[in-house]
Amino acid sequence: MKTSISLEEAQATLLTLVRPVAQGQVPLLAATGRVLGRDIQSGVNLPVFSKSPLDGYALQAKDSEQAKPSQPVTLTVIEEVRAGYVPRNKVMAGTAIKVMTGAPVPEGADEIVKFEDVTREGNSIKLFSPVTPGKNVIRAGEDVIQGETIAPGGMVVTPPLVGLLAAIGVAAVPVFEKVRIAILSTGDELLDPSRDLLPGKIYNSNLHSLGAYCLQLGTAPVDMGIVPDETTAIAARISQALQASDLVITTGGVSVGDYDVVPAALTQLGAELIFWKLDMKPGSPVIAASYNNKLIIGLSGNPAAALITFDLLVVPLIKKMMGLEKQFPLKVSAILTENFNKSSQQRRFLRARVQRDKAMNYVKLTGEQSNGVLKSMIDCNALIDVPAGSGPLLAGQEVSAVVLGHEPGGFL
Ligand SMILES: Nc1nc2c(c(=O)[nH]1)N[C@H]1C(S)=C(S)[C@@H](COP(=O)(O)OP(=O)(O)OC[C@H]3O[C@@H](n4cnc5c(N)ncnc54)[C@H](O)[C@@H]3O)O[C@H]1N2
Ligand code: MOO
Repeated sequence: MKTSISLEEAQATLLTLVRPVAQGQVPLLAATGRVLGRDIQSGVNLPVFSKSPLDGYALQAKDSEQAKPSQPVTLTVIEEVRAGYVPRNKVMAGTAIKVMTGAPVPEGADEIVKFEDVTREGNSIKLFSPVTPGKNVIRAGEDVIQGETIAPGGMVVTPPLVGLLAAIGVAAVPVFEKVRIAILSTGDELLDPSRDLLPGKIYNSNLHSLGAYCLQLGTAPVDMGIVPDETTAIAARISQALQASDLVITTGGVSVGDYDVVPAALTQLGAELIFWKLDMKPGSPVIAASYNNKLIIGLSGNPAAALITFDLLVVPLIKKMMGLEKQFPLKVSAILTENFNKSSQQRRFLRARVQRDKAMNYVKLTGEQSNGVLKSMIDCNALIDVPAGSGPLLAGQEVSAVVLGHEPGGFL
């Protein structure tokens, strides 16, 4: 088993070990936010038939060639067609059919003149100027041509795509299944927030922050609860978690303490250990293992470290499993707006907020960076990537930052 590897090596190693999950079909609304399983080709032209864009009269444009205000042309109105019905007659020279917006353009007609541009007397209309053929006609296939790919596999289903799928008559959408992510928290000190706090105990935040992140990604978190720091108990719970999920995440118990028994539990289970520890701060204590082609990733118990390694290491894996084409977060250059006074022997990720102003990115720290602090994650939409061996950072200096996905709108 390798130890203290780079984030990039860890990502590359684990990405080769995961595949997109199976596909199924879901109703249109349920497809929102899911990932398309395959390219969608339209079985129809859209619109299916040429139709009128306005309330008016369908006619033959050549009938209007001689029309002048002083010498209007008169046409006989032979029928009226509403949206949702089909014309019974053809438009021939000297005739017109009254049509409502959305009605099919009658055969023989090549233009629609709106009500306001004619005068109606009994069964006839008067035209006062020539009209251009095809100008006021929505052509069949103007939006989508039959056979056209309207969306590629791997695309996230958005509200407009739901609309377009409905418009071409797709009621069941092929999407990747929801990735099931089991989350279990290890630690004798942990209590669920619904319980009364007891001496020496703390509330379990990791299960909830990571579960919330899984929900936001469009995956299905599976709550595997809290397990005490006992090798056999953890091995048994991981075994249950493997049955219930596609990916298992544990938190806590992966460092070098006497009760950091997650690596021992994985060994007892018979899982293959892939690596232990990342060469970065925070979140260096991470263990990755595989069992029957499923990954188990043990993150640090430290709540900020757990979230940061989830973001940097686990989210790209989940995205691949979801069927998404793009797995890695955006990296940007930004101008630091304040000093950071510590040197960084090891590569370090700082919790920060990037903002864009007049085509420039600016980044500020979101507060205290120490191991025990979670609050500075709240406003954090990016992590400044500080290379190993850096001295203090100065306001005005350009830094590199990884943009995170906690906020749906992103930072732009
Ligand atoms: N001798 C050394 N000690 C430590 C090292 C080291 O290199 N040498 N690394 C430190 C670093 S860095 C971290 S991070 C932690 C990681 O330890 P573990 O991953 O084993 O995590 P725990 O010890 O179980 O917990 C760390 C911290 O977080 C609290 N915690 C745990 N789980 C939760 C939870 N679900 N919700 C909220 N808070 C949680 C726990 O009580 C601890 O305070 O190791 C350092 N030690
Ligand atoms: O990995 Mo620890 O988070 O550096 O505190």
